[in-house]
Amino acid sequence: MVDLLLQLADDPDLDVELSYDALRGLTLDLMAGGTDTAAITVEWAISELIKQPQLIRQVTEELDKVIGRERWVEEKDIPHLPYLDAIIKETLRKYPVAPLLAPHLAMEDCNVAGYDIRKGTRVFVNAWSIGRNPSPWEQPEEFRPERFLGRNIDVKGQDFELLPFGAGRRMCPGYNLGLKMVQLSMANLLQGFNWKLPDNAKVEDLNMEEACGLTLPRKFPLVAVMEPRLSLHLYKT
Ligand code: HEM
Repeated sequence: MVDLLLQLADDPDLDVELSYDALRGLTLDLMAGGTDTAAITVEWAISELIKQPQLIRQVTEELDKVIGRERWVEEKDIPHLPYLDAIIKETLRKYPVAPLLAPHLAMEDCNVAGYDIRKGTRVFVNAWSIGRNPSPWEQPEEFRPERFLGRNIDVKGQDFELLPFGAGRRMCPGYNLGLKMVQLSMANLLQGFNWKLPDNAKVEDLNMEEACGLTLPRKFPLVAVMEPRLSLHLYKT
């Protein structure tokens, strides 16, 4: 990608000039935005699932039915996995990777939902508290993927009760890739492995504290044991 950008920067016919500073910023943005985000989401999802083994049973039933046990999940399978989709939405509701999104700046005076916002105000959108608000979300502290089944709520910035990628023209430009990375990793991690806590640790003792910051990782990394659940030849490279 860097090669391609450097070639573009040297192209004299480009409509918008790409300076080396812009390239450096762009590359840094993509690395920062594109690495931790999907991993944090997958770690929260697996943690919640380990706490509720019946959810793992339900999603692996779906995976077995749609894919079987003789191959790994592929991108084309993802639209046929509604329960997995519900698990991922529920994870992004409860644990939005960027809890306050990115800081925004009002470019002109405006009024949002009755609040006057002056030009130049720095605005933070608290996606974390929207996701825990009991008005749109019944029992928001509970991890219940079923709440998304049969409901037309998406994460693409059109449904304001669920904004894990933001909305509008500053919304995450990598949302499509990010979502696909989470979907495919989750599908294969659940299809390919049984999950449990080590040394007979109890699920009720699994610490679910969040670390506060620009992003929302687990305070303590998840330690879990994975066992293969597919035919063994599939694990050979
Ligand atoms: C699960 C995965 C991801 C989540 C949850 C996520 C979430 C977000 C959020 C909430 C924002 C701020 C949006 C706003 O303030 O309205 C953002 C911005 C951004 N994201 Fe992502 N992201 C993910 C994956 C990615 C990937 C894979 C890339 C790039 C390869 C990426 C690149 C960026 C960049 C460059 C920005 C800044 C955009 C700007 O300021 O205009 N993100 N992301």
